[in-house]
Amino acid sequence: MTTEPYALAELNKEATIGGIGKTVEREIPVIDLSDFDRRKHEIADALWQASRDIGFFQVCNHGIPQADIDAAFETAWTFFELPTDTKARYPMPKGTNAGWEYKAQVRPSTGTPDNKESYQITPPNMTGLWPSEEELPGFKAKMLEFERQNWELGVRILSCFALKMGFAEDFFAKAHDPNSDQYQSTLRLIHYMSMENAKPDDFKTWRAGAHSDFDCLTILHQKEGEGGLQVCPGKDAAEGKWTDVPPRNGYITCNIGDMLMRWSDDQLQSTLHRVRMPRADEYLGRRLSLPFFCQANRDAVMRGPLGKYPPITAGDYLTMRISANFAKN
Ligand SMILES: O=C(O)CCC(=O)C(=O)O
Ligand SMILES: [Fe+2]
Repeated sequence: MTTEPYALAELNKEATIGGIGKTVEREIPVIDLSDFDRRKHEIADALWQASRDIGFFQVCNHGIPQADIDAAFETAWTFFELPTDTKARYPMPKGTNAGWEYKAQVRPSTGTPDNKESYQITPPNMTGLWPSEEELPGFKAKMLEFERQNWELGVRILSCFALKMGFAEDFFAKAHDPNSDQYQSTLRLIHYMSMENAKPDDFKTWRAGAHSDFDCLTILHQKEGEGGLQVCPGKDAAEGKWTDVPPRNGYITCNIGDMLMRWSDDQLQSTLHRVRMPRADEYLGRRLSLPFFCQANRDAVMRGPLGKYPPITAGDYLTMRISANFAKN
């Protein structure tokens, strides 16, 4: 672990909140996206309010069929079931968000690796990183299809933030243009290992240590019954007050990341969250999640409507964030 102070304020904040803290109940706003075009202004107001107050919300009637989400989880699992030496042919190159990693993500908040393996899909950067058709028939096509469904939902939600920030409604769709080689939004498949035969000491670590996301917006697919996500809104970070967000079919959990926080001149909150270990009385089996990170294209310039920060490209911004999160190897 590096001993240097982190370059960005977000990381210094993250480095102080690795403790267990306490659990409090709070309401996570639910926002209904039905009849989107007609209700857009009302939906935008609700999204803005939720993102200012807590930075986390759940959407329903979001347009991605549950059957497609279930199928994406099944396809993701076929990847994790591959033999280790097959997965190891597709390693995540250092400093990128593409390919497979095993217990490599060290959070500044904990200094220990998350107890998980993951496979990241950033479409322009996947050369040599897709499992072959013999190893996993149809995997690439299915995952790219799911990636596109998430992109569409992501830019729909982001169009509401554009409206509230005084930008053109397609501003963030352009900033996340998937046809550009500068595209860097990422679909991540995560497998948190089963704790069924784990030793007591293993329960002292985290499935995912406390962190905020780097991106503009995260669309986090989770499976009902596979809980553990906790959030800690900004004003409660010092006291370490965490709230469980149980997954529910039909609802997708979303959160604001650091990129949109900065882009909105800190009007919106990127909120700390983590995935805790199950308690002895809870489901101890493996846990899967499928976050999609809407990260603006590398060449998109982040310039907030209030001009609070100097402009920076999303590429430069992200490079700083990623380099602080992975073991130096
Ligand atoms: O697995 C989860 O529920 C959360 C994952 C997460 O926060 C992340 O990968 O950034
Ligand atoms: Fe996260």
